[in-house]
Amino acid sequence: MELEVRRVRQAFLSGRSRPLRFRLQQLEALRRMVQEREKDILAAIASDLCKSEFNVYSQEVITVLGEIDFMLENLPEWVTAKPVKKNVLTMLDEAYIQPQPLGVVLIIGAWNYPFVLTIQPLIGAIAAGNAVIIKPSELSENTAKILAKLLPQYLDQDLYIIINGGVEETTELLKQRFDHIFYTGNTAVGKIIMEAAAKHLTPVTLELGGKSPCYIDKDCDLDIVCRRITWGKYMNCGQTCIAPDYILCEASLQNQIVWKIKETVKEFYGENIKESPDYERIINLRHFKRILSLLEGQKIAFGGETDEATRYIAPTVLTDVDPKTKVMQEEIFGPILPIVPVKNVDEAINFINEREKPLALYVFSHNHKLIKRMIDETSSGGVTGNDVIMHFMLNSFPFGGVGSSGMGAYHGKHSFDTFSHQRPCLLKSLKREGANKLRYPPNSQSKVDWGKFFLLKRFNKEKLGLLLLTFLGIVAAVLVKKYQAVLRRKALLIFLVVHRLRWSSKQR
Ligand SMILES: NC(=O)c1ccc[n+]([C@@H]2O[C@H](COP(=O)([O-])OP(=O)(O)OC[C@H]3O[C@@H](n4cnc5c(N)ncnc54)[C@H](O)[C@@H]3O)[C@@H](O)[C@H]2O)c1
Ligand SMILES: CCCCCCCCCCCCC/C=C/C=O
Repeated sequence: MELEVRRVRQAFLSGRSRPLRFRLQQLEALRRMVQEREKDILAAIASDLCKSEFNVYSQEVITVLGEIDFMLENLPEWVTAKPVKKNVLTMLDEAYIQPQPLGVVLIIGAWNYPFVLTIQPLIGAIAAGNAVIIKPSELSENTAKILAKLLPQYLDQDLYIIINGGVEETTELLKQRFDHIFYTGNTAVGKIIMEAAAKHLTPVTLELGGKSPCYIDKDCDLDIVCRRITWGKYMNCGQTCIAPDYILCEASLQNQIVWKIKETVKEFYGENIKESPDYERIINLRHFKRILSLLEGQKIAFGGETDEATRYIAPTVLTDVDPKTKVMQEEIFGPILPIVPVKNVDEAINFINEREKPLALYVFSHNHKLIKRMIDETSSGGVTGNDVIMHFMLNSFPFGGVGSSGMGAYHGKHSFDTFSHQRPCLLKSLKREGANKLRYPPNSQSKVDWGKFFLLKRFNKEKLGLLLLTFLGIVAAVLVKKYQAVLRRKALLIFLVVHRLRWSSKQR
């Protein structure tokens, strides 16, 4: 491990990854990899998650291709140094911010969308000019294998390497020094990552999870609401970090919601859900058993059928769920949707605020003011009003959590910033030394006052008078100098006129 990280660092220190042209070439090569090897990639992901290739393409590949295109289009502008506003002390200098790569970045991917959640951060890290070590999740092993095979065929083999393995390998990897660690996965492991990073003072981005609430107001179109929630909840068999975890609504809405979600499930997956190419399976037996344990003691409104051999769990809705039960204590990450009745929006807001900050929050209503209020009075990584999931798809948004749902963000320019150091650069001249006297010792009240005047634009009244007088004096001197001849002629004229008048009065 140590040798591999050292090899990548050597490659970074060669400076190869920095030029804009090189970054663009590597991103283009990555795009070529996705396009030319699309079949292999789709097949690998599909087999890991029992997913149709259509769904793999629309849920993962489209996002990756879109992100590469976006980077290629905007990178030339982002890498350019940006001039900044200057103050009196730097008025004559050059001052700009130059984004620079951080160095060697470690990306630890998750299994639930094993392609996009590994490759999208990689795109940002390459765009920002870093060297990268990629550690895909061992749970999505076919995707991990295909990435290990394809990436070296398309990308620079010393700058971007892939290390496969499980907890043991990740633990070993985390002992090494990196310049940034980007981790996607659960909150418990997130803490392990942060602890390991702290040993080297390595900054981290943690893309974690949590229980994302979904509030349904009675003033809404329940048919549409339930269709959108059903899509976002049961996509990937509920194994989506920003899936609506549970519903909050008034008790009177519960039965209608259950009925409408049930109808939509039929519409999406047919009468025999097991046969549907659009309905996935749980990733492994451990997660299967964990999800089943969440059903204990609950009122199942519909669903609940399971098959251990194929790790099938039917789309399930639970009603009148007690917030103290297990299903409301941990992130579900499976196709179970609890409904917790609340009296009104105030109670819903309190409910959300009493818990850890979620990765996403969803609110459905015709009432725009209510949506705004929900946004103003709660906190979450991201919010979508009147839909679910879709804020993930807009790459002008930063995607990330807050509090226990994560720290830092990525996508588009936010990825570029995450993997860059914004370096302030000030270039002065060795001339004009006189102007620096103010800051050199010995210091004095007068220097402090000048400092206050120039930098804080603050001065005492006495000094202001003096300053004004000095200023007027300077202006007068300049004017006198400029109009000396005219003034002299005018003065002579006035003298002659006055003299003449005095003489004439004496004559009289
Ligand atoms: N915020 C996001 O973008 C996002 C995306 C996907 C998943 N998630 C969250 O991830 C969770 C599900 O994923 P998961 O945690 O099962 O993924 P996982 O088990 O695949 O873990 C993620 C990574 O952590 C590594 N890992 C696991 N245990 C480790 C340990 N003890 N020490 C060091 N490394 C270790 C794995 O090797 C893997 O690469 C959910 O909570 C979900 O919400 C978040
Ligand atoms: C053909 C229709 C295109 C619409 C695609 C919408 C797909 C949504 C993809 C969701 C991806 C979620 C990423 C996961 C994050 C955390 O797990």
